[in-house]
Amino acid sequence: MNPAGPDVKPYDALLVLSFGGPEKPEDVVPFLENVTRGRGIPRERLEQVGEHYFLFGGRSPINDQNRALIEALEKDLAEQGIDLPVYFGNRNWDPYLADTLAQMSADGVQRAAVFATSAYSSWSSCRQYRENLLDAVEQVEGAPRLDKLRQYYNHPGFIEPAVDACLAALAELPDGGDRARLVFVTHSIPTAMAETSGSEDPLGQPREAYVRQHRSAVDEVARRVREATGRAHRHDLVYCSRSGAPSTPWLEPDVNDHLEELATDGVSSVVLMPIGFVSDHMEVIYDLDTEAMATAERLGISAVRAATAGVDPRFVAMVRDLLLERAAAERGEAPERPAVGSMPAGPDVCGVGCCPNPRGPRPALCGRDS
Ligand SMILES: CC1=C(CCC(=O)O)c2cc3nc(cc4[nH]c(cc5[nH]c(cc1n2)c(C)c5CCC(=O)O)c(CCC(=O)O)c4C)C(CCC(=O)O)=C3C
Ligand SMILES: [Fe+2]
Repeated sequence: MNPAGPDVKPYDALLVLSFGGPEKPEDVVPFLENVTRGRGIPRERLEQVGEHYFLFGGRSPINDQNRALIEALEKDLAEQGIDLPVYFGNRNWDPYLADTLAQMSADGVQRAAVFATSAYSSWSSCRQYRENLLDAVEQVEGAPRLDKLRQYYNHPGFIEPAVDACLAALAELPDGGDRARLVFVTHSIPTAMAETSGSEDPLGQPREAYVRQHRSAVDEVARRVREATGRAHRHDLVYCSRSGAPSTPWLEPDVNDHLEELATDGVSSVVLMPIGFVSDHMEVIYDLDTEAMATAERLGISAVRAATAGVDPRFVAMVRDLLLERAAAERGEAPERPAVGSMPAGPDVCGVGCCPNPRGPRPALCGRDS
């Protein structure tokens, strides 16, 4: 342990904020009720998604993956001489955010940085977490002050592991990936939510941030992959896990439909890269590894799914770097803000009206309007 580690003032803790998932069959239905309360998701869709969880014994891998990330972070921080406790709180399952904030308050934590396991802007992937933070803070007496760390879809610590994951997946394909298509996949969201993602604030990011941020990330990863292989791999951005009512438009094309299209065009080898996700949770192990892989097999396409960031040391170091960057900014310094691709580093504080809730205005923490 290095006793003279970097300065983390004003923070005395780090909070890892995630989605949460069921851990046993009895959890599945209550978990789905938590996720979809008031969302108008058709019953049929819920039953289907419940089956995805039951297929894996009623246990989502997401909580274990977050615990592994936290363990890796604790080790990384200690190695850097940073003495900072790391807490874990979820939106939809135990450990619930409010319980974690109560524990932090009991431990005397005054001000914490918040790392959310979602790299992009949109109501689902950013502002909803900020609403959850406000709700939880309001429930907990003496809750710490919380600063959500900036979006990291264009941070080198997120992009570099994605490039290596694509290269490793290419190498696993029968032809060594010589003519493979790179198919980047992210979570679909309603097109109305995609259009209003980001901020109108001239100091923040412009609208349609969800798709533009993804384009920036996938173009950068694909560019680096081509540079490394010296081959002209084409690439696409497609979507998975569509939910909601069939009459509501969501981002398309769906990964399965896209594979059909590719097969028609004579493509016979693809890498499926889950660029929208940071670990191998249910969307990855069911929607990609189970469903999309079956589609590829039926179509005679050789497909390999590329790894998510998980506990890649560069991703873990990125969390530490984001924390140190924000700590310096809060102390009034002007830290470097690493960003790669076509978009600049995002703001520390979300802009006014950023990523509005589709069901009407709701206050949230960590924005210029809160
Ligand atoms: C953008 C986005 C991310 C990525 C950003 C982030 O990571 O936050 C994400 C992640 C996740 N989504 C997850 C699970 C679910 N999402 C659902 C429903 C929905 N997701 C949406 C969007 C997103 N979701 C939306 C617009 C809905 C419709 C309902 C609503 O408007 O809110 C439903 C309901 C059933 C259904 O699919 O219809 C479930 C069960 C899990 C846990 C996985 C596990 O257990 O391993 C994770 C990490
Ligand atoms: Fe979701």
